[in-house]
Amino acid sequence: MPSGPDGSVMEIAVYGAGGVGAYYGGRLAQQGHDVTFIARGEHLDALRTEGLAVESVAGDFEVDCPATDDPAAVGEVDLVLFCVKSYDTADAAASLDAMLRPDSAVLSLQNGVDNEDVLADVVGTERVWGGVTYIFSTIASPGVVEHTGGPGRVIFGQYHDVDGPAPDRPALADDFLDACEAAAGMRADYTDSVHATLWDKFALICAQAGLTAATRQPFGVINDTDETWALYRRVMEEVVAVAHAEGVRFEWDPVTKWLDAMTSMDNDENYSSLHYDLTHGKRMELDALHGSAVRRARERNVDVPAVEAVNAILRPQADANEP
Ligand SMILES: NC(=O)C1=CN([C@@H]2O[C@H](COP(=O)(O)OP(=O)(O)OC[C@H]3O[C@@H](n4cnc5c(N)ncnc54)[C@H](OP(=O)(O)O)[C@@H]3O)[C@@H](O)[C@H]2O)C=CC1
Ligand SMILES: CC(C)(CO)C(=O)C(=O)O
Repeated sequence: MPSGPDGSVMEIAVYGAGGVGAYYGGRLAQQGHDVTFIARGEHLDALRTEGLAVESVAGDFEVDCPATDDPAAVGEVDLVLFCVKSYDTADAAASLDAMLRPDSAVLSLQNGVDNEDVLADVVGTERVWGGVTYIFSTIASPGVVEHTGGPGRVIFGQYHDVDGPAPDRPALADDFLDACEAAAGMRADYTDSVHATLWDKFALICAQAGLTAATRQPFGVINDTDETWALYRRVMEEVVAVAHAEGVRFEWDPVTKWLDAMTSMDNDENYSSLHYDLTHGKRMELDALHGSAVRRARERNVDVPAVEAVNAILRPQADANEP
């Protein structure tokens, strides 16, 4: 049964129905919400003809949702789950308008700290929710998504200027929280500290994605190798220093939090989406991760030698994987 605030159905478009988008969109559709997938290529063909099959550590499922490559054909929705890779953000954002009412929202679940500003420039800051997600999920084959780990957790909040106060939580956010709470295999939490939440994840992903991709080793090997573990920590420290220089205020210490969390969970075999893309010849988000951290550090005169080194090590492979 659908479970919006009063049993109502949310209208949701998933822009970029890949590993992340199809997983969460599929979970919400499974709960009865009106979900449309925006995808392309063979994956779109399979979604249209066979529906979506999800092989998940939280339970396999199949759903049949409308799927298109034309956002204008979707109609207006309450919420767009924005899940394209960061290098596709600007192109995809340009066609959001047809799906949005004045009170609709666009929730980015992407990695990186640049996406929300790109979205805000196009649709207005008041319609953007910044978000992060913790999951390992990929397109295994056209129409098939494989969720291999991670808690399936989303943290999001109304986007706003980094120097300004957090706006009141929109009513639509409550509807979405209710929808997520009722859905299987996922969990969502709202934050009034959206910038800290985005940079907290950015610090983790620059270390986890950077080191798993650069070494081609899983977390357990990195954690067991003193020199590599020191670099993992150093990357996080440098990214947090850039965040501080940009005016982001944390009510916690991201470095201690992540080093403790990552070593205490069952994480030894885990890599990252960047490692997956590198090893599968797919275009990499390096520019939105370490590239962005280096650019922002330069603008703020922050020294980030470890992030620069990881960026430099991965750059040839990222260039080779460009289409
Ligand atoms: N995968 C994971 O486990 C995690 C990923 N993330 C982040 O989530 C974001 C999404 O990653 P992920 O789900 O892995 O990416 P995927 O590549 O699996 O999914 C994105 C999908 O969007 C499609 N797409 C892009 N642009 C368009 C467009 N204009 N019209 C229609 N379809 C489009 C892509 O098609 P095509 O392949 O043809 O380009 C692809 O199928 C990234 O920022 C990533 O860093 C965060 C946490 C975990
Ligand atoms: C943090 C991590 C590694 C898993 O959620 C991730 O975001 C990714 O693989 O892109």
